[in-house]
Amino acid sequence: MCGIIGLHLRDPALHPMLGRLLDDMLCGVSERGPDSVGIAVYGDEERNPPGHAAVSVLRAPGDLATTVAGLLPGTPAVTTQAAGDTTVLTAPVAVDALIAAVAAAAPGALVVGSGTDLVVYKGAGHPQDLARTYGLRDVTGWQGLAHTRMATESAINPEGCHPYSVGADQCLVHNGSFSNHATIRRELARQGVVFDSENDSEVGARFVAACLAEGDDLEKALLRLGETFDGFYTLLVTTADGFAVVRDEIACKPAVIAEHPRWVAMASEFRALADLPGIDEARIFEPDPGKVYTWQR
Ligand SMILES: NC(=O)CC[C@H](N)C(=O)O
Repeated sequence: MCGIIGLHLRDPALHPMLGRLLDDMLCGVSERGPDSVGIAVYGDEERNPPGHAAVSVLRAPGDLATTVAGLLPGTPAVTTQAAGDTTVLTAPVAVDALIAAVAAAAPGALVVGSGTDLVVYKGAGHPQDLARTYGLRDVTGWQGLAHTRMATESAINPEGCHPYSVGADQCLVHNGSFSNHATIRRELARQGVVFDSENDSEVGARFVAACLAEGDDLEKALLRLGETFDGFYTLLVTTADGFAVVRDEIACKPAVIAEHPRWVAMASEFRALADLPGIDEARIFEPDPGKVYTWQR
């Protein structure tokens, strides 16, 4: 199983409601993945203020903000927000500088999300309990997604949660399993790619990140993924301005897309979309096998 929800808001009047809409959607997929949940939010100006980078960290030591500030030029103000297993650090510096400072300050910590617009939360436990821990209903912004996990390929722990956010403002969530991920992992590792987990979906995320870094757009990157990976998948991939959905060539895993003038949404099951405002006027369809659907901000 595993459950996916994603919401891309076209109408800024809905931005203050993003968290409430996501939380209601999450209820519809919680039982597809009771092991753990990950949530990603784009455009919440309280959690990731304009002009700042945010880095989401697992296994963060208590004094991380002070140590990180001391390592950054000019000792800028570094804020921390702890939510369950995830600690979010923000600072008015470049994303790479904040990641490097976290790595130097806490070698045992793991960065699981980063960007100038993005905040990621991950944890093991029931999705609805963790949604409360993350304050999901209070979230604002223009785009968000969540993944409820029933593990197939690696341990049930926060590291195994989706989204895999392995490039600035990028996220990938996956329902399914890749059968040749070990081979692709070895090829990417030979090219210098470093992995954080044993999870198959991380390999997909690292592959997409490498394609985007080579200059592919989201559609091209996901078509290349389809040519390279064997197995089953529904994927939702998001970037600083994009939202993309793709299913494998035999559409083994479920997905429903709803498109409305005010928003675009996808979920593993329709019931997660049923309470969206204006759902009765939305164009609702199952994505065709192997076809990449993308939307830009
Ligand atoms: N049930 C699923 O879709 C699992 C997704 C992925 N293979 C994982 O183990 O995390």
